[in-house]
Amino acid sequence: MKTPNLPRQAPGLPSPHAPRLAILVAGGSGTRMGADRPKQFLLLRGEPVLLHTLRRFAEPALGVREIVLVLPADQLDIWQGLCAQFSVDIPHRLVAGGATRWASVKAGLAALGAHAEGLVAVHDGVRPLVSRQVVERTYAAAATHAAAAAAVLPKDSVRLVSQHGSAAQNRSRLRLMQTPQTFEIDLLRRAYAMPELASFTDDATVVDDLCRVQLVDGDYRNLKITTPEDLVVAEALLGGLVG
Ligand SMILES: Nc1ccn([C@@H]2O[C@H](COP(=O)(O)OP(=O)(O)OP(=O)(O)O)[C@@H](O)[C@H]2O)c(=O)n1
Ligand SMILES: C[C@](O)(CO)[C@H](O)COP(=O)(O)O
Repeated sequence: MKTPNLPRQAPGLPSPHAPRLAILVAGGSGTRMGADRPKQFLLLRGEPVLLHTLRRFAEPALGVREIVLVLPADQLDIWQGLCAQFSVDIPHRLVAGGATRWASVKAGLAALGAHAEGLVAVHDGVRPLVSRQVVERTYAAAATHAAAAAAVLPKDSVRLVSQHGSAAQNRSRLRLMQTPQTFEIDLLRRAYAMPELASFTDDATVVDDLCRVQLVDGDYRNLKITTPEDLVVAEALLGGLVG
């Protein structure tokens, strides 16, 4: 729903007052974690990883109007059981994901409906430590640029490997992509209407051909829980996390 009588920043760009929507993708199986269940359901400081993520997006200060949670098709009832166990009363819509992250985002987008308007943040359900400031930054930048994504500078040296050996890269020109990646919803719909490519590792790569993606400062604490040591780090960070 468009907010009436508010100036738009530029023709074709969403208003900074556009409704905020979110798709939390948690449709993966967690192969690299190697746990007895998908890593989004593992406990972090006594609560499921995904619940930490959901809470962040439900913070009133962010003003997110609708949250879609994408889960593996065979795990919807597991999540509903966790919601009952942890007395989760945060409104959200549940959707079955697909075989790839791309398919899960596409399913989340479809669940928002063809007429939804505004800015949609796509965030990995397994990045529970994202700060409110990083989320806010991507919504604000998407309101101005239509497409925005959180990113950080590499801290290590980087080399490109080939059959001839390896070559040092100028890391000051590289960025490590995080989520949220936030878009004007029609732009994201058009991007996800195109066929899936193997090169689509995140939403920015899906949108790249249609629009320049504005990078905003991410946060090194916004780690993606991928392998067992990430859980240990996340536990420690969560202990001291503020904001
Ligand atoms: N079919 C998929 C695959 C991934 N994801 C989500 O995309 C995010 C990033 O994916 P990744 O860390 O690779 O998660 P998994 O696919 O679960 O892990 P792995 O690759 O180790 O199996 C996660 O929140 C994951 O749940 C998804 O929604 N649907
Ligand atoms: C979307 C993402 O988190 C950005 O860094 C990342 O590309 C996901 O990669 P994965 O291999 O699906 O974990």
